[in-house]
Amino acid sequence: MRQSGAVSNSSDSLFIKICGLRTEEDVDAAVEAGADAIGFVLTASPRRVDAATAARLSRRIPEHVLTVGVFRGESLDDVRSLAAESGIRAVQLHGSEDRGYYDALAADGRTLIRAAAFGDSVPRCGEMGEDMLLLDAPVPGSGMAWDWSRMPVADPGDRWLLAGGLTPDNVRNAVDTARPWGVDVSSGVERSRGVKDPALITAFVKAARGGR
Ligand SMILES: O=C(O)c1ccccc1N[C@@H]1O[C@H](COP(=O)(O)O)[C@@H](O)[C@H]1O
Repeated sequence: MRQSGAVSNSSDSLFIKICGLRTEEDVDAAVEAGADAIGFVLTASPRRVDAATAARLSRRIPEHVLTVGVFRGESLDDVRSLAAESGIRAVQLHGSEDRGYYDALAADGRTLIRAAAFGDSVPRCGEMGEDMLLLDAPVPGSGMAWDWSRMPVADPGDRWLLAGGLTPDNVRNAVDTARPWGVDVSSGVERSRGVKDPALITAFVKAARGGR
């Protein structure tokens, strides 16, 4: 993994990303709960923030927590300028970007997260030069779950994140079933669409780590 995006969790600890944060209160709750990564949606979404907001919120986030910008279908130039303006260290790509696109962002020193919908053919982490593979439902950010019980037969590589429809109530079972390297949540820690609930963020991190 590139040094600029070094990830902090120890090998026996689940990597936890909380995504779609828009306020100071939510960012503070995620940091205090022990999240490993915080995502800012910089693409069309009810959770979208502009780059200046992501930059302001990022200043509250300690170095050991990875800041991630979420993109879907933007041009390489747009991702580069939004990433530079917001100061995020990692990019999460939900589009159909080619290898050259990934290589260019890697050359900028960004940690790369490739998002893909779980389906009949499961990609393998690293195929596009990415540092992490995120396996999600067909509609990202929808809060829809998929059949995690199919994961043990797939081979996504070591650094894969489970996403899609996770909540404080189901995350532990999902982790026990699918055995991911990490998890990512957005809808499941919201009180209404696009509005996070700090208590749910805290509960999610605690439940994901087995109540510890
Ligand atoms: O959250 C969004 O609106 C979004 C928009 C575009 C691309 C990705 C988005 N979110 C990602 O969706 C997954 C899981 O979300 P959920 O927990 O099911 O709501 C997560 O990776 C978000 O980063």
